[in-house]
Amino acid sequence: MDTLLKTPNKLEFLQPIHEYVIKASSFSYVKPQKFGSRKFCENWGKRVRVMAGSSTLLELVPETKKENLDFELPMYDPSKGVVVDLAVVGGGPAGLAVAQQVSEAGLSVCSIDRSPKLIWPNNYGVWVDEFEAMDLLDCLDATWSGAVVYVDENSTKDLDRPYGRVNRKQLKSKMMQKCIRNGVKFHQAKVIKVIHEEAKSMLICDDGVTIQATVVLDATGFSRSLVQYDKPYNPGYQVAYGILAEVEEHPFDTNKMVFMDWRDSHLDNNMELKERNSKIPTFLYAMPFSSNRIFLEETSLVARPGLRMDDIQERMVTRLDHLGIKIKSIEEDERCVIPMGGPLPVLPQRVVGIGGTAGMVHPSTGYMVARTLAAAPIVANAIIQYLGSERGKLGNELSAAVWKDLWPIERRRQREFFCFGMDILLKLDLPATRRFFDAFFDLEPRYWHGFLSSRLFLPDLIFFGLSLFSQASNTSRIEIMTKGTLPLVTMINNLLKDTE
Ligand SMILES: CC(C)=CCC/C(C)=C/C=C/C(C)=C/C=C/C(C)=C/C=C/C=C(C)/C=C/C=C(C)/C=C/C=C(\C)CCC=C(C)C
Repeated sequence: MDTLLKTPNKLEFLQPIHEYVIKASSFSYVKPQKFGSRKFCENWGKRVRVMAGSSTLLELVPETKKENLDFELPMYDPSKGVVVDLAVVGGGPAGLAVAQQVSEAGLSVCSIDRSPKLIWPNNYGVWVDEFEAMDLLDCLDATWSGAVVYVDENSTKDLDRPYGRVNRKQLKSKMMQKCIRNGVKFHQAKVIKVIHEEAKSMLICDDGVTIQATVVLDATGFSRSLVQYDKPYNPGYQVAYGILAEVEEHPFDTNKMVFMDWRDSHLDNNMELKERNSKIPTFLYAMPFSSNRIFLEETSLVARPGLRMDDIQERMVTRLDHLGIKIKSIEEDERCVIPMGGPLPVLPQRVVGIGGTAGMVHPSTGYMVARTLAAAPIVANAIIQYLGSERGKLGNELSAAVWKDLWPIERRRQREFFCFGMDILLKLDLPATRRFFDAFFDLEPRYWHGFLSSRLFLPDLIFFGLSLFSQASNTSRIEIMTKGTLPLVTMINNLLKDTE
C-alpha cells in the first residue's frame, strides 16, 4: 500500500461509465483536469490521505480492474472520407442508446470513444419501475422488493417501491450488440476539436483522424468536451465512496436496500467528526446482495464545495465499525463526484448534447441513468425526423430543433424547481435534513416517486411543494421558509425570464 500511496495515479474521467461519474482509482492523486479551470473542487488537487483507523479497510481495496467486453468492433475507416449522418462522442449509456436508435432507422452512425469496449465500472441503482417502463428489466442483476430510510436512531421509513442494481455489463453488451447489428462504426480516440460548416461538421481526433458528420452529439458527461456554456459554472457536488465487499456479516435485511441511513451514533466517540457530520451530513447507501456480500456507499447528497473524499472515507470506516461490519475482502471500490444543478448549456447550439453534458443530472438527487435512457429516444427521433428527406433540416437549424425537443419549456421549468430543491438541501444540517426527509417520504407515493423520477411537471410540482410543506413539522416548515425564500425568489425570476 505504501507504494500505492507514493505513486499517484492519474484521475480517470470515465465519462462513458455513467457520464456524470468521475471515478478515481484507489489512492489516486486526484488532479483537477478540465474541471480544475472552473475551480471544480479545490480539495481534489490534494493527494487522497489515508487516515488513521481507516487504513485497515482501505488496504483491502484491490488495484482498479478494467474489464472489457469481448466483442469484435466494426471500426470506422477514415480512408473512405464518408460523411456520416451522426457522430456520437462518448460511449456511455446515453451516447450508445442514441447511436443504437438512430442506426436502427437506417442512418449512418460513428461512435467515438477512448475505450469503447470498457465496461462501465460504477454501481448504478434505479427504481425497478423506471427500467420496466423501458423494457430493460433484463439489465438488472439484483432487485429488492423495497427500500428503507433510517431517519435517525429511532425512526425508519419503509419505501414500498422495488429497487434494482443495473447490470452494467449486460446493459452495455445489449446496446453494443444492437449498434453492431445496425452497422454503427466505432472509432477509438478522443475528439479534440470540431469545425462546423453549413451542412456538416469535422471532428478532429487526437490520433490525427478527421471524421465528418452531419450531426454531432456530445455525450461525454462532465468533461463537457464540445457543448458550450456561457454562464458561470456553480454546481453543487454529490460525493460518494463505495465498496463492494465480502463481509463476515451485516445487520441489514437482504430483502430491502438501504436508500439512506442518516444515523450518526457511530460518531459518538469522535466529537470532531460528529460536528463535521452535523454541519454537512453524509448517509449510508447499501445494497445487501446476501448475508455476506454487500455494496456500501457513504454519500454526501449535495454540498458546495464538495466534501473531501478522505472525510467521507473516515466517516464510512467509523460507521462500518459501529455496525459490526467486518470486511473480509473488497471486490471493487468507487469514488464518485457528481456535479448537480448549475446552468444549462447554451440553448440552442450547433453541437447537440445528452446526459451530463446537457445538464441532465437530477439537481436534487444526482441520479441520471434512467432519465437519460428515457431521453435517448427523444433525441434519436428528433435527429431521424429532422434529417429525414421530407423535413430536411441541416446545420444550426437541425441542432436547434433537436435541442428544443430535449429541453422543452416544461422540462426547463421542472429543472428550475429541482435546482430550487437543491438550493434548500445545500443549506440543511443533519437535524434539518432528517426533518426534511421525514416529511418527504411521508408524501403520497405519486409525489415522491414522481419527484425522484422526474415525472412531475410544474403544476404538479407546486402541489408537491405545498404537500411537503403541509406534511413537514413546524420546525421543518420554518427551515424551509428561512432557507428556501431566496432560492424561491431566484426560481420565480428564472421562470419568468424563460418564457419561450
Ligand atoms: C452514481 C453512483 C454510482 C453513485 C452515487 C452515489 C449514491 C449512492 C447516491 C445516492 C443518492 C440518493 C439516495 C439520493 C436521494 C435523494 C433524494 C431522496 C432527494 C430528494 C429531494 C427532495 C427535494 C429537494 C424536495 C424539495 C421540495 C421543495 C423545494 C419544496 C418546497 C416547498 C415550499 C417552499 C412550500 C411552498 C410551495 C411551493 C413553492 C409551491
